[in-house]
This record gives sequence, structure tokens and C-alpha cells, in this order.
Amino acid sequence: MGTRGIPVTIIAGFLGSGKTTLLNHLLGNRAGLRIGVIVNDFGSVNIDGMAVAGQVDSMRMLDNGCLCCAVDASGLDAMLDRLARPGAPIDAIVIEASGLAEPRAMIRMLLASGNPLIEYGGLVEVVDAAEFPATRQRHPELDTHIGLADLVVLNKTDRLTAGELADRHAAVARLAGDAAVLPVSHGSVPTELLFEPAERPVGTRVGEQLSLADLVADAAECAADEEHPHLHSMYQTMTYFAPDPLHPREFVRFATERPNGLYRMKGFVDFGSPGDRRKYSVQTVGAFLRFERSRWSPGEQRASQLVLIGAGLDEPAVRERLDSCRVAVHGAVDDQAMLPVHRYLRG
Ligand SMILES: Nc1nc2c(ncn2[C@@H]2O[C@H](COP(=O)(O)OP(=O)(O)OP(=O)(O)O)[C@@H](O)[C@H]2O)c(=O)[nH]1
Repeated sequence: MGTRGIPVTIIAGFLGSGKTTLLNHLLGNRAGLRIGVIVNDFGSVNIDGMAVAGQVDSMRMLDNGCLCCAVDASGLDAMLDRLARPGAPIDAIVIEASGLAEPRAMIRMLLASGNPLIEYGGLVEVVDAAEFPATRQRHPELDTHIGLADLVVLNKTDRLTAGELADRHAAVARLAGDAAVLPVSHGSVPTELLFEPAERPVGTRVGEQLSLADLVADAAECAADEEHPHLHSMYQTMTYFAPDPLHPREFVRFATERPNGLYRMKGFVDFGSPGDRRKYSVQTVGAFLRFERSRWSPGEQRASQLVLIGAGLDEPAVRERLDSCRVAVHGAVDDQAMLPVHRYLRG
């Protein structure tokens, strides 16, 4: 699947919306991932065995494999560089944004980062569903923040009746545009919605790559997991396979005009360009799109295979849009047609 950067996910949200609760939930359900956490103070992050004072620019490796540090806004970039240095024992980084910077400034900083070891992992905006109308009145910028988000976590749904929840969900979804909106209580966002499964689960050789087949198998296993049916019913994982090539221009359009409710997509694509028969890995988080080029392995079937993860996805409509990207529908691919792909090429 090519080299992959460490995804940096920003968790934002107004006072008391449940950011820390979400962070603690993720740390408690890491699924083998080693998560680096950046907070602006340690105060309320209470993970097993964690006893660190609220110092600035300190970093601790916790027993549970979580690397935790605290910075102010000016130290953020440098701290990311430290966390994501070559060989760092980290699979994902989460920044709890409160008090650090505006979400827009954080996104800009991440996208502008020259560090090739990190990549944009999405802006997750936590919204207190119960207090939504009041918060919106007090902080009109909430609308903008929701509009920027790649995933909106509608938290504290336990405080609402079903009817109220439906109203709030609809109101937030209107502001969220195409972004996925996930209703939860107590920050219980499934870890696998935010991050890929660990590449190094216990007992696996270090450096072993998780193939897409593994990812699909994982997704199927997850879907069949009876233990947390309430969690899995909240979000969707769908896979798409096309044996014949997808048109580059149409596929880039699909990825940039992403379907409603899509949060992440990854996989690889055969563009069927006669001048370039390489394999293109694709990855999106919200509106962020990135391709990487590699070669097909000897004997590997040229095809396109995608995993799409979101909430509120209209699966038949997504399939139809992807089917309509096929070269068979659009005619031959020339070199010019690859230009939109090159705009989003990494490295
Ligand atoms: N009823 C209910 N309470 C919740 C839920 N999620 C969080 N809380 C409570 O809401 C309060 C605020 O949650 P935090 O996670 O501290 O919120 P925060 O966004 O980190 O707050 P600040 O860091 O102060 O901005 C805490 O008392 C939580 O226990 C939920 O889903 N339902």
C-alpha cells in the first residue's frame, strides 16, 4: 500500500462538548495502535497508570503504549516533528485542540507541514447535542467549525429524546455539508472509524504491511462482531471492486466531490492509461486526497479496490457513482487525463 505517513487527527469542539471524553475513549480502545497525544494540559486526560503533571513541552511514554505530551500553540509544529521522527513508535497522532488554536489554523498548519512523515488525519468536531442550540447562540462560529469538519461527532445523545435527536442531527447535518455526522454518547467513536487497524498487531512481524485484503477481512470481521452491534450500526464500511480501469478525471472528481457521509477512503486504482500502467494507491480523509504510485507485483491482477468508511453513506448511490467512473463509460484515457491525478500525487 506504499509508505504511509502518520495520520494527525485534530479533535476540536467547544467547552464541555466531550473532547476529553472522546480522547479517553480512543485511548481505552486503541486496538493495538500506538497513539501519540498532544494536549495543551494533562489535567483531564486520565488513562490507566498515567500520572503526569501539566508541564509544557514534556513527553511521556505510558505503559499502555500511548505517548502523551503537552504543548502550547507555538510548540505544536516542533512537537509534531518530534513525535513523528523516523522510527518513532507511533501509528497515529491525536491533537486535542482546545486552547491551542482555531481549527482552521490547525488544518492549515498540518497541510503546510514539510514533515513527510505525517499526513492530515482529519478534523473531528465534537458537538454537544443537548446544548447545541445554546452553544450556537453563544458561539456563532460553531457553524463555521462544523462546516470545516471532516467528521462531526454528535455527542451526549443520551440526554435527548429520539425526536430531539432527529432534529439536532438534521440541523447539524445541514451545517456539515458532505461530512459524516456520527451520533454517539460518551465519546464512543469506534477507533477503526478514525484510524486504520494497527500494522503491527501483537505477534506480527515489525514492518509487515497490512494488505488491502487484510483490511477488507478486518472490515468484514468488524461488521460481524456481535459484541458491539450498537457501535457498528452507527457507521458503515463498504468495499468496491472494479476489474476494469477507472477514468482518472472522473475518479478524481468522485474523490473531490465526495459522496455525502464519507469520512475516509483508501485502496488502489487502475487508471488504464496506456502511457502509465502503474498502480495508484489512493487515500482520502474528508476533502483531503492523496495518491501514491507504485508498481503492480508480478502476477497481481490490475484492478481497482476501495474501502470506504463513513456515516450516513448511501451505498447504492456511491456504487453507482463509482461504476460511472469506469473507462468503459468514458472512452480511452490519454496522457492529459492523468493530470488531475498528478495534482494530488505524494512524493
Ligand atoms: N450525559 C453525558 N455526559 C457526557 C457525555 N460526554 C461527556 N460528558 C460529560 O460532559 C462533561 C464535559 O466532557 P469533557 O470530555 O470534559 O469535555 P471537553 O470538551 O473535553 O471539555 P473542555 O476541555 O472543558 O472544553 C464531563 O462531565 C463528561 O463526563 C455524554 O455523551 N453524555
